[in-house]
Amino acid sequence: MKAMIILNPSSGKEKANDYAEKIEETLRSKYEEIEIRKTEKEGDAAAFATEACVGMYDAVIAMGGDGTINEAINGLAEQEHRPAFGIIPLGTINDFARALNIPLDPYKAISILEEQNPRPVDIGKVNESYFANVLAVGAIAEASYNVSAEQKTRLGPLAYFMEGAKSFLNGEAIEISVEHEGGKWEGETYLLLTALTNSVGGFEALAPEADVNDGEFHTFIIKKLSIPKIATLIPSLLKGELEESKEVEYIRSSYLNVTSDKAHVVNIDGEEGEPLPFSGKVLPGHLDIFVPSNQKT
Ligand SMILES: Nc1ncnc2c1ncn2[C@@H]1O[C@H](COP(=O)(O)OP(=O)(O)OP(=O)(O)O)[C@@H](O)[C@H]1O
Repeated sequence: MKAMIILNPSSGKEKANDYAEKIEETLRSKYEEIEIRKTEKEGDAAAFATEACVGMYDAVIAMGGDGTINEAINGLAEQEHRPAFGIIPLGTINDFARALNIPLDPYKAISILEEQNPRPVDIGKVNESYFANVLAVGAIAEASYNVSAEQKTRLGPLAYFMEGAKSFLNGEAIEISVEHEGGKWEGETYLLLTALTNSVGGFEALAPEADVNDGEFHTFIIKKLSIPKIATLIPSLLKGELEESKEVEYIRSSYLNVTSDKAHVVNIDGEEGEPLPFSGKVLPGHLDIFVPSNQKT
């Protein structure tokens, strides 16, 4: 059995080497061959993951923030042989780890790797790239680029929330058309958000119904509203009842085509992706991911 560990040392900071030693020690009982690959720049994590597929590895474990995890997923998704995939969260938000109930403490996440079983998890394909957690379009999505690393470290998910709130106040709605198997929605929105899991931007109650392998996108379109009405959405958001709000269009679908007159930015798993239009579809159970054995199914 062969395992590849993909480590982003800049996410682990001074503890990165400690984590690497600990994971090697933990995996030794299960895998005869263990290779640690450290990323140096953008694109490395994706390239290493593809190498692991071609080299018929049994497992790939990504250690880093959501950016590293997303890259690794993109490196795995197109390949015929896809090793089981593990996640050790070393970032600030770690949405995907949250959604899968993987402990946010890296040592705990490593130590339970031994008891974890791979479970099929849905992956989203948007145009030619893949995502594991969330797509966003609109003024709020664009605001997330303004969050500095220092703010993320200090405030965590709240940093995104505050930038998002600012963009509501200054932001302009965008006009979009959204097509899916259940129909078509056209109108003005501040934010379209498509989630594959129930944890987005650190808010675990955003899409309570979303399960990691339900084969569906969970899309929320926040309609253009007056400022006082926007304030009424906050309690619904915190209670996980956003989908019931009249100000929000909630769509469950296996595909989604979004178009607009303008080339608005699309945020894919927290990173800037190609602008609109996009065609997205769910690839059901596309990756086998190590999740804790107490995970609900
Ligand atoms: N050795 C390295 N030194 C500095 N940057 C790196 C290194 N290896 C990869 N990167 C860059 O790190 C970015 C990915 O970071 P990732 O999101 O995984 O971690 P993070 O920034 O610590 O997490 P978060 O975004 O949650 O705070 C990529 O843009 C990649 O180009």
